[in-house]
Amino acid sequence: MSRPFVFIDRPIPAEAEAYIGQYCEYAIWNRREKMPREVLLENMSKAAGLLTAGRKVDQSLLDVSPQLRAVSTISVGYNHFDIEAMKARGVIGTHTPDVLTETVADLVFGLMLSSARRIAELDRYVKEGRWKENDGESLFGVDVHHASLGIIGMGRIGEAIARRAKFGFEMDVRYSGRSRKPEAEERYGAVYMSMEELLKSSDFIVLMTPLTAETEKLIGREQFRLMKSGAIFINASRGRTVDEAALIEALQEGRIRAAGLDVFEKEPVPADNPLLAMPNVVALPHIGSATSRTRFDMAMLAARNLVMAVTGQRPPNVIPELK
Ligand SMILES: NC(=O)c1ccc[n+]([C@@H]2O[C@H](COP(=O)([O-])OP(=O)(O)OC[C@H]3O[C@@H](n4cnc5c(N)ncnc54)[C@H](O)[C@@H]3O)[C@@H](O)[C@H]2O)c1
Ligand SMILES: O=C(O)[C@H](O)CO
Repeated sequence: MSRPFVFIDRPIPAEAEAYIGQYCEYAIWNRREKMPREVLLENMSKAAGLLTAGRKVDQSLLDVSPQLRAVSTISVGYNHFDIEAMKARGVIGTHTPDVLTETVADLVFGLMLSSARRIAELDRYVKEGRWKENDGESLFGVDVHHASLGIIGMGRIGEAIARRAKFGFEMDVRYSGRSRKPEAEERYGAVYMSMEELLKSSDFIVLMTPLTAETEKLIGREQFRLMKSGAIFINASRGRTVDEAALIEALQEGRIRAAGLDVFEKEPVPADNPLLAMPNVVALPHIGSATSRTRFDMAMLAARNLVMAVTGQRPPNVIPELK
């Protein structure tokens, strides 16, 4: 039987590439610079599989990919998949859940601590030689331990955040969402409540939902108005789950104390985005899962998913909507 041809549209670890090479013919775009469209078109015209990390898989890509049977993304989020178009064409979509959960939860705690204790801001202050200006109180932050934490999106990562909050920081955890999560209630004492109640009562609000039609701009002007004065807002989900203009306004008006952001409406975030000029905003370049080990595990899992899908086996991580 001939080996399926797959296209890898970005550099991946040598081990993942070698694994794919054991089962498939492949081409890889092994450079950091933007791939010319002709390269994509040429490879997709014959590819049975695509390994990517964020490329839009929409009708226009499917139209130039007549042989395509599977797309494997090196990410847990798959909002770049047009699920209806993939369903209509019978294209399998896989992602990389679980292997990044703890790494992302660590980063969320980094954002919480940095926002509350002003770590990034005061690091700059010391390095700029301004320590001598210190009058003590002007450096005060707020405590994370024993504070209340509202998690919107109590899924895999949400639960890992709740575990750290409960057992590491003795926080009072609450969550909102479409359905109750009895294990989270049992294990972490998480209290289920409406989003309105959660916004009104939490010192920290962490957004950890996927980006869907339902969660696009889930947090907007009205939600920022409901937040406690002095609340700290953390987003590590996707930039578009928040109305960024409303976030800017809430910070400018001092309605909320600070924001910790790993994701933005537009990425890379433009240098003139007002959020970047605010000392009480911690801004990171979408690095939730970016540790060497986790990125390696994600690439290996995505490679396995792809190989299984194009060799006629059922991969374990088919996205729920395409199961
Ligand atoms: N910043 C990063 O680098 C990074 C890394 C990994 C994941 N993510 C994002 O985090 C998301 C979550 O990952 P996960 O593995 O925990 O997924 P998950 O599917 O396990 O959890 C998502 C949770 O959100 C809930 N949810 C969906 N719609 C909701 C709504 N309207 N209100 C409240 N809750 C809602 C779901 O019920 C589920 O419990 C991913 O889809 C991705 O977008 C970001
Ligand atoms: O969805 C994910 O996995 C991240 O955002 C990318 O690593």
